[in-house]
Amino acid sequence: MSGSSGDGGPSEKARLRGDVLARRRARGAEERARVGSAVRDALMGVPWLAMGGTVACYYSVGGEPGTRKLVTALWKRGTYVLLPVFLPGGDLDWAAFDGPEGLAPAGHGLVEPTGHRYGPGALARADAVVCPALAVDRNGNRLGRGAGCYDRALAHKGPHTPAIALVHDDELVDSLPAEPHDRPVDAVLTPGGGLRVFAGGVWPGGDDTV
Ligand SMILES: Nc1nc2c(c(=O)[nH]1)N(C=O)[C@@H](CNc1ccc(C(=O)N[C@@H](CCC(=O)O)C(=O)O)cc1)CN2
Ligand SMILES: Nc1ncnc2c1ncn2[C@@H]1O[C@H](COP(=O)(O)OP(=O)(O)OP(=O)(O)O)[C@@H](O)[C@H]1O
Repeated sequence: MSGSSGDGGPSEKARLRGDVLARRRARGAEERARVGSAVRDALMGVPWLAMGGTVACYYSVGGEPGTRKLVTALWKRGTYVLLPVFLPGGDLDWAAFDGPEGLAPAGHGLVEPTGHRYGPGALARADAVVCPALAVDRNGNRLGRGAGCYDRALAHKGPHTPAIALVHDDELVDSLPAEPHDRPVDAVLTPGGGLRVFAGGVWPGGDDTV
């Protein structure tokens, strides 16, 4: 294992991030479009999620599992969509998606909403939090970009609000290194495998409503 300790800590996470990012860069336009449609179709097929309310999502860039079709579909359905704004230091602020004109390129290659920011605590009003991830394991451990943004942000969500991570099929792995500050997600969505709720994960109405 090239220069990393394999101790389940930060250096092993860094190696895993590099592997996933390289695979994501290699995914072509056709696959990216197919993934974005699958993500939209799977989540719009969850009745409680697509019937109004508030959903915190991310606005995908680069090789991330696409959320742009999902964000547009939720918004057109009348769902209030919150998108993150990266704050120096690693906290996330939240602003509403109000159509593509209300978005602008931001630092780190991100595209962010330009409207009113409601503060990190706005996540408390979300009925679901759709999280970016580089990988997820079968216990719901999530590997992020490494700034701890979502580990911090998820502390603001309600205890019965599911956090749903989006990953490509090969990014759902048996086991990931977990550190004490890591916050697991409740469910994972992969384009090929659909939506899966983890044992112990919260889900409105129980697992059978997936
Ligand atoms: N589309 C999208 N939006 C998102 C996230 C995400 O993963 N995807 N985030 C999820 O947390 C937050 C932004 N998180 C970030 C975390 C780290 C770095 C950062 O330090 N980047 C370094 C190099 C590493 C990298 O690019 O990953 C840099 O750009 O210099 C930037 C943003 C909020 N918005
Ligand atoms: N609740 C927290 N408060 C302050 N710092 C935190 C918190 N959680 C994590 N961090 C910091 O963030 C750093 C990155 O953590 P980690 O590698 O687990 O990020 P990640 O989960 O992959 O990324 P992200 O949460 O942004 O998607 C850690 O070194 C840790 O110090």
